[in-house]
Amino acid sequence: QDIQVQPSPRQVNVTGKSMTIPVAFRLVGEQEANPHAIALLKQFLGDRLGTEGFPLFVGEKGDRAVRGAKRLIPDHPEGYYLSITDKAITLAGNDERGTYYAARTFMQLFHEGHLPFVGIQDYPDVRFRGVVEGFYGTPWSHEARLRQLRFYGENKLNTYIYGPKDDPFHSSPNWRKPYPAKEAARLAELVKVADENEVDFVWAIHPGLDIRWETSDRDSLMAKFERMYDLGVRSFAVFFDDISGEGAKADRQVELLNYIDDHFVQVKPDVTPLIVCPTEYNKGWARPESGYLATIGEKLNPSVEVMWTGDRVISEITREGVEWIREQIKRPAYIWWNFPVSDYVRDHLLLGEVYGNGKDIAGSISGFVANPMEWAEASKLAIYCVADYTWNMQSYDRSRSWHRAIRAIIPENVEAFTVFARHNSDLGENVHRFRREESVEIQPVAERFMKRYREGHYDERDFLALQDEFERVAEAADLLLIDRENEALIEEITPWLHQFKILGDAGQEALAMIKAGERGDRELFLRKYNHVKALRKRSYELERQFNQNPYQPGVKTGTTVLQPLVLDVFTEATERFNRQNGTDLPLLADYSPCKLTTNVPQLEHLPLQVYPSRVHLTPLLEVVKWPAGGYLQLELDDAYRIPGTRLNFDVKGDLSWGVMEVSADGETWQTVTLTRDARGRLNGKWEDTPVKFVRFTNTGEGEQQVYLREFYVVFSL
Ligand SMILES: CCCC(=O)N[C@H]1/C(=N/OC(=O)Nc2ccccc2)O[C@H](CO)[C@@H](O)[C@@H]1O
Repeated sequence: QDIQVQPSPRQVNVTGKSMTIPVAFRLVGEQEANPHAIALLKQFLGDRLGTEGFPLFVGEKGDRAVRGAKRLIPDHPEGYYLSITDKAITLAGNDERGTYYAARTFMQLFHEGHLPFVGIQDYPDVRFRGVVEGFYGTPWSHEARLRQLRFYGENKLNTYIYGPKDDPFHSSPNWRKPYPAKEAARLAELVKVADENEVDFVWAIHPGLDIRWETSDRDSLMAKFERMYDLGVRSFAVFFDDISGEGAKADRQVELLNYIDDHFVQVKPDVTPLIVCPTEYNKGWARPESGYLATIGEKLNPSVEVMWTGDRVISEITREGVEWIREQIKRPAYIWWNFPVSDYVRDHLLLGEVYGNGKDIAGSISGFVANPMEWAEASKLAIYCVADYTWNMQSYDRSRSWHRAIRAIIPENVEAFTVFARHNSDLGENVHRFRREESVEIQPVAERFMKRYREGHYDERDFLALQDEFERVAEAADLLLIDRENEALIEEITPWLHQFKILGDAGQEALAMIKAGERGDRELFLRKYNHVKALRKRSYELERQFNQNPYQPGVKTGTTVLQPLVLDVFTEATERFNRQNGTDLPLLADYSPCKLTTNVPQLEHLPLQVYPSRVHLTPLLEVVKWPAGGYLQLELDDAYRIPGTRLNFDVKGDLSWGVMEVSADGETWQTVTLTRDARGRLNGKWEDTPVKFVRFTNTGEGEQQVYLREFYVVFSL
């Protein structure tokens, strides 16, 4: 009898026997038990509930209904005892939340139409567990937040911290102002639904950018907290992250925080401990000589929780790391884990397993909240695993949890979503240098295949395994695109599903090029060759259409193993074909919207950096000798409105010897006026007509010497 309960319970005693589910239950203890637990049971049992029927005892330690179980209830916050026998069912909490969690576990035991006879004693490792909506980017919608709170109730997460960077009433300049009526009503609804799901709704304020250390701002902050309290908020946080200047001073921050603690949190009967996000919130940025953390450790009221992201902004949480910070701040740290947040790799989805954090840190931390992606539904995969990890660390199994998460989130398409998630988990190169595993199972096959293919004797079984994987990729994309059970999730990931379908097709066709080449079937080879090039172009166009943002626009999928494999197979097969047939088919399957032509020798092989909406020439360090009549031309794949070009040849004199021109057809050209800006860069402007060509020519008499510091063209559809 494998009892599947999420999160994994601490102590489960099964007898191996079970009973069919009673047709009727009699609830005992309704008056005293946690009303949210009672409401949940009533809603779940529906018309099975009656005055007769199988006894179901519910209550907290000390309540009459569960007095017989008193000794069996774990003496831990949110702990509970659950028993099912052939005589009765008991759901006994160590506190109100424990009773609620007993009810949640009881509900999960109802599967396959019977109830196992079981005794469970359970409680969480980490006191505060959940999510901090603390990312840059589009804040979650109201509906997404409501779905999140219900998901936290189901997974025994007890904390949701509201701190979206882009909410002006959370941060500057309007943190002093009350929410307008509409937003206030929504927040009140979130608080209500959070309560029903036994989740602390923590409202965070981010005053650091413009706070003044005087009573007027202190009073403004207190007044704002009072307003939020009136809306039902009972948990509060102050964020001092990502600020500098006056706002970053430790003793000022501590003075304010202690004041809030003494005059607000401690005087109101039902407010949870105040949480602060410090300015030095990770070890990489901590400067012992600043004394910041020491001040926090010594002077901040012990009842205030202090957040910490680990050794770096984005990092795995280790025992050594949490012991270090605990020593500094003289209390267990409240972990803000920056995963699966993707606001610094917005073209990637992070759907992989939750791993890398120590299983021995429970005793050294007070809280663990995950900072998610702006894609709320897609973030549930990692959130589910964090719920399992923070509830029962020792028994956490990263793969088991991840598979269960997929089953919980999209039960009708587990197989397809598993394929999709396997290949959408790494971040690619990024500023934080944080990476995750991706395509783990197929990676060794791909590596071995490419090596042997290049050596001229690949194993047919590897070929078939890769072909099968690409088929599964294509199938998964189509199955998920028509999935209707979790439409919010599909809507979030649709751009990536389209990209995934293209990847699956391109992989199969690139492999088909190998077979066609081996058979000497030129016609078939050329068909497959052209199909892959077309797929790469479609992939590029998709990148320009979806997920446009100023940071990492576009839609990346399978970037660590599958995409490179497609390109490698394509290039190798084409090289062989060219050798066998004396052709010179271009090798690069990677579509580029921009072609460079020039008669300046040093610029002939200049690589282009192509982004979805601009093209950069790679700067050259050495001086460029630009002969009279020398030109550099960029040809785009289509006529685009070009808001502007920028070039910096770093020449001392004027640029009267050169002229920049644009054209829509390569025939008629229009001269561009170049204006020099303060930094000596030349910005080209012309009337707003779509162009396909941009060129720069040395129309002077003699050779010029320039430094190609910067030359880029911005174009938008
Ligand atoms: C206690 C954690 C505070 C935090 O992580 N703040 C932001 C955060 N800050 O990290 C930075 O690197 N911030 C930063 C870097 C340079 C200059 C100013 C801020 O990173 C996350 C991932 O991008 C964001 O989602 C967070 O909102």
